[in-house]
Amino acid sequence: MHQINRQGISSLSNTQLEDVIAEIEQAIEWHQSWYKNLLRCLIADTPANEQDLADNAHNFCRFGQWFNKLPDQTIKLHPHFSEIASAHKKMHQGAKVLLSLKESKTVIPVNLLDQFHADLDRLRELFDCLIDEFTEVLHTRDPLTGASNRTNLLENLQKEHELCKRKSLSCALIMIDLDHFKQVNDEFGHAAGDKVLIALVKCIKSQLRKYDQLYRYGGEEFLVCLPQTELDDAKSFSERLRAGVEALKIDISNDNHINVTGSFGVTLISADDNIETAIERADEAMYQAKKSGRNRVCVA
Ligand SMILES: Nc1nc2c(ncn2[C@@H]2O[C@H](COP(=O)(O)OP(=O)(O)OP(=O)(O)O)[C@@H](O)[C@H]2O)c(=O)[nH]1
Repeated sequence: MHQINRQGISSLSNTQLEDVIAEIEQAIEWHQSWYKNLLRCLIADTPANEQDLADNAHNFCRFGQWFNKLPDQTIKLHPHFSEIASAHKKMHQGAKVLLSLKESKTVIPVNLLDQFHADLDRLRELFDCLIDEFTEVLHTRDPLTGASNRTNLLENLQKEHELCKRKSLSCALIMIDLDHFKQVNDEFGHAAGDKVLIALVKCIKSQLRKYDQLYRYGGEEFLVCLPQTELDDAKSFSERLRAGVEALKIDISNDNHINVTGSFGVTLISADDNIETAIERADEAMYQAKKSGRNRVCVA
């Protein structure tokens, strides 16, 4: 099975992902009834649909029309989608050849029929694969902030830890918790609080490398995993992040800006650690940062 480039998907919103899934599900259904109709033409000699006999038949079906009108280049240029587009075109062209042979009363060679069915199966496989992958992204992502949720956290960190161990490299964890966040909600409302969380994640993401991981660990608590990172580097990275969060001017309504700060707990996942213990250590370091005045980085 094909794996989709996760980088491409991560820039799509949940709504975009849901829309794509709905469209693909409809495309599957549409092609199923289209296929039944094709068999009626080929076997029971009912009249063929003119559009199915066109060279660009793939542009006329519901999926083809949707795909061609897609405004979003992120989706359209996605590697998996371009594969679907060419499989879809190939399948419709195969159907057109079968229908043309039938129209000219020529016996359809079995290899052409087999090839058509293989192309149809391939298209279905690509549709299914895309739905699975997009659904998984939806299930593993926090809908508010777009950070990963905790579904695969332990499994992913375990994999990262194993990889780093094999290469004798360090892997750092940073627990981040907003300071006095309840006050933000109480004073400016929950919607403003949500904007703060979104701004925080945007700020963190802007500083991550592409192989770093960011999880929403709790309400206003986030966990960052920095693979191949030594403690000193993780500490200075956290310091930069802390300063970046402090400098944020978050627009909560009609040019009403607020500032927030966060407390940071940093630790390394040592070779003989289990992941839960390392997370607890990062959490303890973060609480240490809270106790010693907030808006600071502590290391454990
Ligand atoms: N707006 C919004 N608030 C949330 C969300 N999840 C959790 N919260 C709020 O986060 C606040 C966390 O409050 P506390 O645990 O008391 O922590 P705090 O006020 O940040 O205080 P310290 O952590 O001690 O600095 C609560 O008011 C929760 O309602 C969310 O998704 N959106």
